[in-house]
Amino acid sequence: MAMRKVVSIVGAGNVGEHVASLIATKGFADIRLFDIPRKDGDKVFEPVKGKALDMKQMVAAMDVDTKIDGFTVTPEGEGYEPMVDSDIVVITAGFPRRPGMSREDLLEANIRILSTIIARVRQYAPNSILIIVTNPVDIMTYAAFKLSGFPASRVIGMAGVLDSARFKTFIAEELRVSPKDIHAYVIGGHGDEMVPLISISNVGGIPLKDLIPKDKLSELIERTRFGGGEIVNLMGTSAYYAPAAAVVDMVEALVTNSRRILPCSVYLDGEAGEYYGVKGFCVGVPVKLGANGVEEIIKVPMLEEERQMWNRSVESVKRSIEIAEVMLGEKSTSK
Ligand SMILES: NC(=O)C1=CN([C@@H]2O[C@H](COP(=O)(O)OP(=O)(O)OC[C@H]3O[C@@H](n4cnc5c(N)ncnc54)[C@H](O)[C@@H]3O)[C@@H](O)[C@H]2O)C=CC1
Ligand SMILES: O=C([O-])CC(=O)C(=O)O
Repeated sequence: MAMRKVVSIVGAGNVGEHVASLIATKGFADIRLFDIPRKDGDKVFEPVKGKALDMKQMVAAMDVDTKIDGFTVTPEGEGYEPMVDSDIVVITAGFPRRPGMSREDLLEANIRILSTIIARVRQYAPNSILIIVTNPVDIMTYAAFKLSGFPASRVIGMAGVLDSARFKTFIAEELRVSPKDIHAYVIGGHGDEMVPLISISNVGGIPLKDLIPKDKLSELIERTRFGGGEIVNLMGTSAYYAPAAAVVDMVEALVTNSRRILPCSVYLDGEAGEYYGVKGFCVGVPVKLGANGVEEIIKVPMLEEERQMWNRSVESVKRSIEIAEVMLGEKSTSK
C-alpha cells in the first residue's frame, strides 16, 4: 500500500500556516510544520505547536484524515529531526516586505535564514522536492539549488502560479467571466518586469488580445506586475491567501503526479537555458510538474515584444543573482 506523502513546511507564518491549512482540508498529504519560538518579555511562546494543534482539531471537526504536527526549531538549526524522510519541503521562513521595501531588500536577511534551513533539509530529507517561497524568490531558489546540491528538477520556486492567478483575477473582473475559463500565463522574474504572455493567453479559447483593448490590457498588466505591492500597501505586510493557494496547486501536482503545466521558477541551463537566453540561474517558465518534480521545461513561443520584455526581466534577476553569488561565496569561505 502506498504511504501518504509528507509535506514539511518551514516557516509557519502567514503563508506557511495557510499552505498547511489548505493541504489539511484537502487531505492529500500529511503535514509537519517548523518555526522558531516567539519571545514576549519573559514569556516564550511556541506558536507552531499551537497552530498544528488547532489545525488537528479543525480537520477533526471537518471529518478529514490529515496528520498535522508542529515543531519548534532554533534559528541556528536545532530541532529539525522530525523532518526526516519528508517527500516535499516548502520553505516560507523569512521576512516579508513592508510598505516602501522591494523584494530585493529582503535578500541579505533571508539568504542567511535559508542557508541554515537548507543544511537541515540536506541532512534529514535529502530526497525531497523543495518548493521555495521566501523572497526574493528567484534568487532564493537559485541559492537553495546551489546550497542543497539537489538536481534542478527538485528545486522549484513559487511565483508564476500566483502572478498568473492575479492576472486571471483582473481579466475575470474586466470581462465579467469566471476565472476558471481563463488561461493566462505570467513568466519571468517575480518582480516589476514579469512577463504576461498575451499571445498565448485566452478566455474560453478566444485570444485575450481580441477581447480587451490594448490600453486596458496594459493597465491590467501593470496591476499584475505590482500586484504584490498593492497588497503590501493595503495590509502593511505581504499577501498570503493567494500565495498559499498557489503553493498548494504546485504541491498537489507533485503529490498526485498530475503533470500539470505551471509557471515556476527553475534553474535554467543547457538547451532550455539557450532557448530562454539564461545560463545558470533561476527564472519563471512553464514546467510540467509530476512525482519527480520538474519533468519538462516547456519552451513557450514568444512574440518579439514579449521576448524583449523577457530579456529585461531576465537582466533584472541576473543583477540580483550577482549580489547573491557574493553572499554565497562568503558563506562557503566562512564554513
Ligand atoms: N514567492 C512569492 O510569490 C511570495 C513570497 N512571499 C515571501 O514568503 C516569506 C514569508 O512571508 P509571510 O509568511 O507573509 O511572513 P511571516 O512573517 O508571516 O512568516 C515568516 C515565518 O518565518 C519564520 N521564521 C523566521 N526565521 C526562521 C528560521 N530561522 N527558521 C524557521 N522559521 C523562521 C517566522 O517566525 C515566521 O513565522 C517572505 O519572504 C515573503 O516575502 C510571500 C508571498 C508570496
Ligand atoms: O509582494 C510581496 O512581497 C510578496 C510577494 O511576492 C507577492 O505577493 O507577490
